[in-house]
Amino acid sequence: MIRCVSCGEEYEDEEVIYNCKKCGSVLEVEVEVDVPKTTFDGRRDNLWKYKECLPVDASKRVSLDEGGTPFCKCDKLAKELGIDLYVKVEGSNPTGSFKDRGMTIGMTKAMMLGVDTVGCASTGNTSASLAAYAARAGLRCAVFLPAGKVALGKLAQAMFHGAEVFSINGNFDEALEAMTQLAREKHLYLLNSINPFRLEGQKTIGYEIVHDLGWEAPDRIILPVGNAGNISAIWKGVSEFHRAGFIDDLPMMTGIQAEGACPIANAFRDKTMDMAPVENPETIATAIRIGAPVSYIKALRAIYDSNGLAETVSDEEILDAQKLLARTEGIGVEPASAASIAGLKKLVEQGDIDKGERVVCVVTGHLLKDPNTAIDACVDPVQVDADIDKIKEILLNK
Ligand SMILES: Cc1ncc(COP(=O)(O)O)c(C=O)c1O
Ligand SMILES: N[C@@H](CCOP(=O)(O)O)C(=O)O
Repeated sequence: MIRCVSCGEEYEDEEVIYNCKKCGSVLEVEVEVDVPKTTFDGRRDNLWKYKECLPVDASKRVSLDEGGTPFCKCDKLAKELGIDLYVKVEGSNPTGSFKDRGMTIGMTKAMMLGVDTVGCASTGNTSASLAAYAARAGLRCAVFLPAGKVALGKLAQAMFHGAEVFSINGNFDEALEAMTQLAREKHLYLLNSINPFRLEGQKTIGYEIVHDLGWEAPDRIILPVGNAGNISAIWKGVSEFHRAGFIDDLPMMTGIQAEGACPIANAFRDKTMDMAPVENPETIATAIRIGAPVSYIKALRAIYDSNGLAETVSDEEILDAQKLLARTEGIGVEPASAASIAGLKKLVEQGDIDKGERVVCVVTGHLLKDPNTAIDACVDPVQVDADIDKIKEILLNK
């Protein structure tokens, strides 16, 4: 059953629908977990190990073995910050971001519905993932990207996997509006996160975090927020396992946005559910350069209901955190993902996070997604002849 999160109107799972017909709000797929947690024991470590909790036919799955990502205890950073810290490394998914979790479920649903064309608007990662899963499924795929604002690695992926790529003269929000119009007119099946089946895949990040912690919730989960699907999905995942009795507590959901693209953090600051879109969003973290997040209602509910927080970070703080994580813990992430670490640092410094808290930061995309930003942040390589004396002179005199 699909249900409107605002008015509760219900729709059949087979209906292709993106917004409530009655009130226009966003939708979610209703799932009750009614298996014991031992069901998942001994299964291959990908998201399909939770197949009883996923609203698609697992025997028809379109999969690249996504999920089951590394969960790294980060003691050096933790010590610096005075907390207990784990990092969930979503860049280890098949196309290098958490989007693959959503896409395996979304694409399986697309096949069950018998669609022939899929589409999305994207700041990069959704298009990279959709292109790969569409190739795997053998479907036609169209992607709309904001011109000049997509990191190189992501653009290469979308093009190389054979998507029909449109460079839109406008920002992501405008591209999404155009793509959604095409979907409403039934020219294609929309696989952005407004499609509630996408989020059913992404909720497994929440499942895995509490499973990784031995069926315990962390005190807090911190993640970057753009279109606001992921924070909503993770909250849905941990809430489902809480209702099933697998965990006793729930984490405080904490969303981090870039200063130039922060409508949710603004709404949180004003203690309201009414989000005012940011007209011209701007940030170096192009993945979260989004001014009108479609899942803002779900995201704000997750934050308020969990007693969580929303905070902003500057581009400089993002780039510093990206380097800190890479050089202290060896985890390479793209700028948007580093927003969670930058936000963690800021919240600790402000005293908003208690000493000793157990925190999980979700880092959402791989370093190599945005090689240009990574290279720009480093000093140039040393140029030297292949002459051992010259090399020694430089290396050993440092
Ligand atoms: C790497 C990365 N991090 C974070 C986000 C934000 O996730 P969401 O849009 O679900 O809030 C995105 C895309 O939106 C992304 O590509
Ligand atoms: N960062 C996203 C923006 C679109 O998000 P979606 O989750 O709604 O598809 C991207 O990678 O395109």
